[in-house]
Amino acid sequence: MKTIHLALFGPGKVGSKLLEQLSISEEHLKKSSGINVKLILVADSSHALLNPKGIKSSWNNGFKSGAKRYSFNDIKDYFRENEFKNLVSIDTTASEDFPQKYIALVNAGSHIIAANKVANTLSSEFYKELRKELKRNNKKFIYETNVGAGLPIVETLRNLHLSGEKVTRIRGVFSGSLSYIFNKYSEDEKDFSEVLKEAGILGYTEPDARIDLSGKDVGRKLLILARELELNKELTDVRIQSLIPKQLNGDTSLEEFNKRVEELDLHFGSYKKDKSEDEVLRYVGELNAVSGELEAKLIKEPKTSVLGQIEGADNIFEIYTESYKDLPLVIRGAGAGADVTARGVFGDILKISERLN
Ligand SMILES: NC(=O)C1=CN([C@@H]2O[C@H](COP(=O)(O)OP(=O)(O)OC[C@H]3O[C@@H](n4cnc5c(N)ncnc54)[C@H](O)[C@@H]3O)[C@@H](O)[C@H]2O)C=CC1
Ligand SMILES: N[C@@H](CC=O)C(=O)O
Repeated sequence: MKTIHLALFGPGKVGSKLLEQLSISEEHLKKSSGINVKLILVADSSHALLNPKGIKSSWNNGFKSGAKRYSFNDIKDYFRENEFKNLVSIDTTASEDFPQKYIALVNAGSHIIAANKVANTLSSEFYKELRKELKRNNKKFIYETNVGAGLPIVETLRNLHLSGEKVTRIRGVFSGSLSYIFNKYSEDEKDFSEVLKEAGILGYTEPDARIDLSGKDVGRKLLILARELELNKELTDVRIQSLIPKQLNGDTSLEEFNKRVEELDLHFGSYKKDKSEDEVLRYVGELNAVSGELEAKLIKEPKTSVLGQIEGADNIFEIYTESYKDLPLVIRGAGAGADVTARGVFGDILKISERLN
């Protein structure tokens, strides 16, 4: 039996769903894969529950009664003192700061799995430094859910690229929340703000929905894919159309934005008026690997087109390569939501486990 020690940072929608899935599959994992997953840490931004012997599947009660305030140094000391074999830190936060700690985690003996996209979209210097430290420490970093949630996008693209297949272009709908929002908003008589709230409740938007509406989330995904293709790009290189009107942009706090969210109704009403009955709105990402251009923008699509037909919170990725020249390789399916994303992170745990003793 192989024991994997898991440290979970960010027990929110995705993180807590992952812990639920792991607990349900505990026996199945032991029997079918010979893997014993031991949860040794659950931490949110201020409190951490630690137990080197393993935290029970009813972690929530333990967290409420036993989690203590912590500093990042406490975590590093905990990892070092216990010398956990096969230690994997999972980042299901949406934090901009936590990813800056990955290198320290790696140096403290941990592999990393991230649903959080931030680490892969910081500067190229950080991107390279992290990979250098991973190599030096013989540690893995897996982040399949960074693009397309549970869909196999990152690995597919990496395999194509590493096998020498020239990827020329990727185009599609990369945002589950915007897909859901525009599917609903195009068809229903609901106000935009109401549909946006629904998307939040269903776990499709980022904790800060401005990340989705500003196009930053799609911009990040484009950059992550570009970097998989070894294109030397920064987030500032992505041409991004923001869907947030000027008066709600920039300096508004998240609290203020949420209070004034109805102001979006008029703004999005004009997008809706501007399209015909036979069209739907689609927020698309385009990566041209030949010219190096990366773009995220809102377009009108015929309902009958490939992009027009996607449903719910679906993503669709059309990957054009030398072999898939005229008819692209297409990957489509739910592109957001706690269930599918947690299942994708679960898959990453299995991938890492396969490579460990
Ligand atoms: N919801 C989705 O469909 C998908 C989400 N993701 C990514 O998964 C991540 C989590 O998303 P959700 O679960 O929806 O967010 P959430 O807001 O429900 O959960 C985030 C959790 O992280 C905790 N947290 C914040 N800063 C922290 C820190 N410094 N250290 C430890 N914990 C911290 C928060 O307290 C919260 O419990 C995000 O980065 C998101 O981009 C990726 C693919 C799909
Ligand atoms: N907020 C994101 C979640 C997945 O990355 C999206 O809408 O696609």
